[in-house]
Amino acid sequence: MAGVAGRLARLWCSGALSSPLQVTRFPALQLHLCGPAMRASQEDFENATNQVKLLKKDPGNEVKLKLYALYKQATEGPCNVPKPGVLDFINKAKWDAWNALGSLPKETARHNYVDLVSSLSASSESSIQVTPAADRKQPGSDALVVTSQDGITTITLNRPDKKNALTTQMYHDIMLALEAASKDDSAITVLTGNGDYYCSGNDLTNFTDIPPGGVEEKARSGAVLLRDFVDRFIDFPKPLVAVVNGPAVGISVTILGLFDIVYATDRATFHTPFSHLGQSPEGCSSYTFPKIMGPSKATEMLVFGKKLTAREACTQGLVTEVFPDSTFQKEVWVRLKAYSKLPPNAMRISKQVIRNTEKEKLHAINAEESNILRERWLSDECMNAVVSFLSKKAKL
Ligand SMILES: CCCCCCCCCCC/C=C/C(=O)SCCNC(=O)CCNC(=O)[C@H](O)C(C)(C)COP(=O)(O)OP(=O)(O)OC[C@H]1O[C@@H](n2cnc3c(N)ncnc32)[C@H](O)[C@@H]1OP(=O)(O)O
Repeated sequence: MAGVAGRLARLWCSGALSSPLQVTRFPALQLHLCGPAMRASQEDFENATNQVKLLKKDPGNEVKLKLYALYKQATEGPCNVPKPGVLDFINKAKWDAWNALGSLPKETARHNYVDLVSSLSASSESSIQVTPAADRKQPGSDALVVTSQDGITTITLNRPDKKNALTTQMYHDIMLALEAASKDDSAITVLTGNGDYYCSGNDLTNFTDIPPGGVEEKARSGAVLLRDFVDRFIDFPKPLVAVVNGPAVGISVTILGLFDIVYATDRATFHTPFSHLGQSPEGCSSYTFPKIMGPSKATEMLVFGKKLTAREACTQGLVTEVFPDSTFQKEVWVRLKAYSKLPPNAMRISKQVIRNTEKEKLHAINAEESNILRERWLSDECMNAVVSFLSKKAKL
């Protein structure tokens, strides 16, 4: 074991493993608006800074410079830093863009920023609903964006460059977001992904940051994190909907058995390659999958790693409904907005009547799965599979 973990550590130190990519903000610069400056509230501005992270298409360098300078003008006022040297090309371009705004008032810059982001969001058909000013900004981070509108709190996995793989921090952020959503005034909570993937499961670089206590401590703390994470889904009190916008892998698939509705684009696939990875089922799937699809279909997925298409997953009961990718977002959100208008207490109580009969059993299953995985994570089978992936030798 130590040999394999040592290989992981050497891989990590050699730089062969890239650190998790942070989603970068591109704050903005803009044209002078003629006539009286419209007002954009601070909330509008904050929401816009969130929305810009969710743009599906890169708006290009020119627009990004515009975004950068408007953001600086709105938050700091006229350009107030020394001009970079001619060889410092990127910072000089940013300085020029900001300086070009001159004495544009902060509130005008703020309004122009919000305007530009709204136009970019509309044109790029951002995968996330545009959040009007009246709605609130929710807890989240760059890799997790939480918005709330029309009675729906949406938790969006936002690491499209890494197929929305879940970092340790994201597990914690999702738990915080679910905690907040359980208490806010929304009627329904949605989990979805930004980009072409819903989620590629556990970020395998999570195995590389070995704490002082060594791999045994890593496995212990990982099992605690996993158990706490899945408990939040078992106990979540409101209707919980998965909007599966693309392929789903690993834990993002297994916890679907704890959702109330699973809507999927026909582009989605559902893959639980646990044996391939030297691991074992989690998310209560060792119980929910046989219950949902029968023991043999569950074994094909969880033991043999059979990847399901969206339609196969729907036939087997894991997915509620499959939509054509071209109309997926539109159809799903129209439906969810209608559902969110139903009496929230009745929905919450009805969900609890359904879930309460199994809650105790689900917690016990989760505890057992987490204990088994704690051992699996220490096995050579698991570490060899992780090393193969991280050294770019193998993908699923
Ligand atoms: C003891 C540690 C415990 C820590 C925490 C415990 C808490 C919870 C544990 C829960 C248990 C969960 C289990 C699982 O989820 S098992 C499934 C894990 N996921 C995978 O094995 C998928 C790995 N990824 C792939 O096989 C491919 O990336 C994929 C088929 C998904 C897509 O292939 P494609 O060719 O389309 O795209 P790329 O491979 O080029 O991906 C783009 C970049 O994204 C990176 N990436 C993608 N998925 C992951 C991932 N899961 N972990 C880390 N990085 C991922 C990929 O490396 C590319 O990065 P670069 O651009 O830098 O090369």
